[in-house]
Amino acid sequence: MIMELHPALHMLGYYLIKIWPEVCLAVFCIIIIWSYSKHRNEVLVFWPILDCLPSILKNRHRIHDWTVELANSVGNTIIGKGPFFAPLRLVYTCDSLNVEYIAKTNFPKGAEHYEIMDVIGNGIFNVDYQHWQAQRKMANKTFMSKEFRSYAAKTTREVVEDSLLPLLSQVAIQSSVVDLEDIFLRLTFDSVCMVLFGRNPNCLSIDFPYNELARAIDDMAEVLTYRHVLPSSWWKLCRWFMIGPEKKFIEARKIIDRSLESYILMKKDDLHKGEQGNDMITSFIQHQEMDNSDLFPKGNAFLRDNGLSFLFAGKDSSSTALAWFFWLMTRNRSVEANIIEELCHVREKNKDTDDGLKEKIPYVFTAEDLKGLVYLHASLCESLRLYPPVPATYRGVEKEDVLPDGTTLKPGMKILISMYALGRMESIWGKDCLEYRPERWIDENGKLNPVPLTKFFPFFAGPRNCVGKDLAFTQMKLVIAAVLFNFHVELLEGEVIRPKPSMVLHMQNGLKVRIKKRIA
Ligand code: HEM
Repeated sequence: MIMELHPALHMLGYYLIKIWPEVCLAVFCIIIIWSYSKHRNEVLVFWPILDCLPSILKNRHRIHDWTVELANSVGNTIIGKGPFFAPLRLVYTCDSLNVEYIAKTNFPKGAEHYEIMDVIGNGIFNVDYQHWQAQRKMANKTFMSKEFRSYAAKTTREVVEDSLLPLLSQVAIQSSVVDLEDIFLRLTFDSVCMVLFGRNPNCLSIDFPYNELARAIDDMAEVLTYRHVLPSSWWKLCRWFMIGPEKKFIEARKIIDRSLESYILMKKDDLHKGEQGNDMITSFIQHQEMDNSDLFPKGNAFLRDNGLSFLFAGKDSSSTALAWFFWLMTRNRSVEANIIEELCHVREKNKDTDDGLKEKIPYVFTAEDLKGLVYLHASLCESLRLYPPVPATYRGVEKEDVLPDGTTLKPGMKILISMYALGRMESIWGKDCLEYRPERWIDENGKLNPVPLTKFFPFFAGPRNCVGKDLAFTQMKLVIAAVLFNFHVELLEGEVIRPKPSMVLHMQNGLKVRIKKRIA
């Protein structure tokens, strides 16, 4: 027997068939709104189809703090797949044992890193395996040499004495507001150019001159940040059409190539005239001449790629660290007083042996003066723990492996390591993990405590840690000692200081301060 449908039901069925796309869309929207309201306060949500992309987008303006929240609330190791149109295959970890294992095993940076950072070419920052090994050996040799170390310390001290202190004295007289982060960025650019090429571009002077190479490297870093977060097909398409950030990148690249070529030619000219320098490019040129393997190709391209690698790695890192350090000083005056007390002892000790130069005001310390200062070192390490200038790094996976916490790594995956989160985990640093407390670095005998060093990753770890670490400490201590001893830094009232979501932990709006001369 055939059942007759009620005419109203019949009509409803008819309409539903007719408008089924709209019905599906409405149901989809209801599910999305319902899921959103259910998960709105969750730190990470894996959506159907879109996976973790909406959570990343929602937190993009505070990405570094989000990495800490993720670790604290979701877990130390998280795997994300990304949406179907932009697959990620990402393993995010801030488990210190995993990070140690990854560093020790020396996972490669991988093909994707090379592609994103193509502007650096075959420089140390980009290459893996035997090319990296050979370049790292060369870099280690240079950075360990006594001549290079004393040259680097001397040139940095000169920049501090001849450029930084006169500029700050002038600013103090005018009692004008300055962006201290910008001043430090200029200082490290001058100092790194001296160390690398033996030339001072004099970016740090009272008229705050424009420098096209410094600007081009900033533009390049901005575009590289975009490339790291956008699906590769997107930025490649932009590059193909030469639009958006990629257009800026092409311009920046031209300036970088031109400027580095001219530095290299000047250096070769110096060598031709018999003027031997202690800078890095001189030592690279000598290496090229002595080594005939294809690991050190002849020609300027190799020098350019390495020059840019070191400029890129050394230009903003120490300056950013200095900016965060001085901000912390404005909030922790007792720490500042302890450092000044340490410096006063050195000053007193030096009085007996001071030559005329050291009697000068403002007073400038030498790298040698600052070597054994425990509290200064502890305060700087503590600042780097909370504000690591390189907040994250990543490695590629080329063969299957298992991390110490049991996570399986598959070829093609990317491992993201957050140094920012590693410095702020309660499980690693204890309940006071968010407090700025240099004392945690000092043992009961007043010596540096070696324990925190084992969980300290701002310079990464293992064979591929920062090759410029000692140089960076020397630079930063020279600047800190000179500024703290001679000047009082006051944060401009109402300034909100927060990190910028970028590859280097810059401050979102710089560090606006007033400077006063310190009365002895
Ligand atoms: C506070 C200052 C600095 C910090 C926190 C820092 C941090 C780091 C980190 C985390 C890495 C590993 C990056 C990665 O593998 O993705 C690195 C690598 C590197 N850094 Fe530094 N850096 C600093 C200063 C410098 C300076 C002043 C130089 C040299 C002028 C320098 C040269 C390099 C180079 C060449 C590498 C690549 C090493 C390699 O791949 O073997 N860094 N740095």
